[in-house]
Amino acid sequence: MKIDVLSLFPEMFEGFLTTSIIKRAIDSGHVEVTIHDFREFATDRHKSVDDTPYGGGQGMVLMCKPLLDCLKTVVTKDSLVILMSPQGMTHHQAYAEELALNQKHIVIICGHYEGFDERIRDYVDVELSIGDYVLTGGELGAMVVMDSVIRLLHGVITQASHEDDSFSNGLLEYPQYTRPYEYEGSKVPDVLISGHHENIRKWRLKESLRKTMIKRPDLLEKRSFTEEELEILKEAKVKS
Ligand SMILES: NC(=O)c1ccc(NCc2cccc(O)c2)nc1
Repeated sequence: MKIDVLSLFPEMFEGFLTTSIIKRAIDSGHVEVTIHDFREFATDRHKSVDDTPYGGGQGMVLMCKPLLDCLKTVVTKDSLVILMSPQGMTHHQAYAEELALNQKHIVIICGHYEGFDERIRDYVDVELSIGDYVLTGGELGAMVVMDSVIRLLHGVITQASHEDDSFSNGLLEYPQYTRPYEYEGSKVPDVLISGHHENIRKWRLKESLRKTMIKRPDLLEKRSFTEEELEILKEAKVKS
């Protein structure tokens, strides 16, 4: 997969691209990431990329030309152009999976200031938001989207570890434990050291359902259930 990012602050991506799993994915060739500073496409002496809004009002608006001149150097017919914006569709796991599976080339536009000249949206395929809050720019959102997609690329991390991710099966993740067995009086649940894999699987499923019921009941509304899960939910309702 190839990802091109358009940003006025390429330096914001250095830590992200040179650390841990993302660094490994780039070094192993699973993904190629290029950050483009679209200020380089500003043609005037002051390298302007923004200007005051027509119709007056506070703040500055990103101009079309420098950004779109930069975009045109990276976009091909197979590109998916994503614009990071608070007005966009809220990013979610299923969309990360869709992008990781289907997209060969993603272009992410990061804006700053109070937004973009509306005509930029004519060159955008998807407007995407990482949540209902306004940030100083789209860069953090771009890193969130890239992280969620790159980790899913085949071979970046073991397939098994995806299955138990929160949200990957539509449920929150079951509780995890590692050594020591006892920490300040708190012990690891017996089932996890029983070596009984079927009991462990059942316990984990039950805990995922329980945690999801408590913390994110909304996730259960839009999810279909296996017979076994329905059994567990019925049992839980009886007890509650
Ligand atoms: N929730 C998000 O994904 C998100 C994305 C960008 C952003 N800031 C740049 C920007 C871009 C466009 C309009 C605008 O008003 C602000 N802030 C939050």
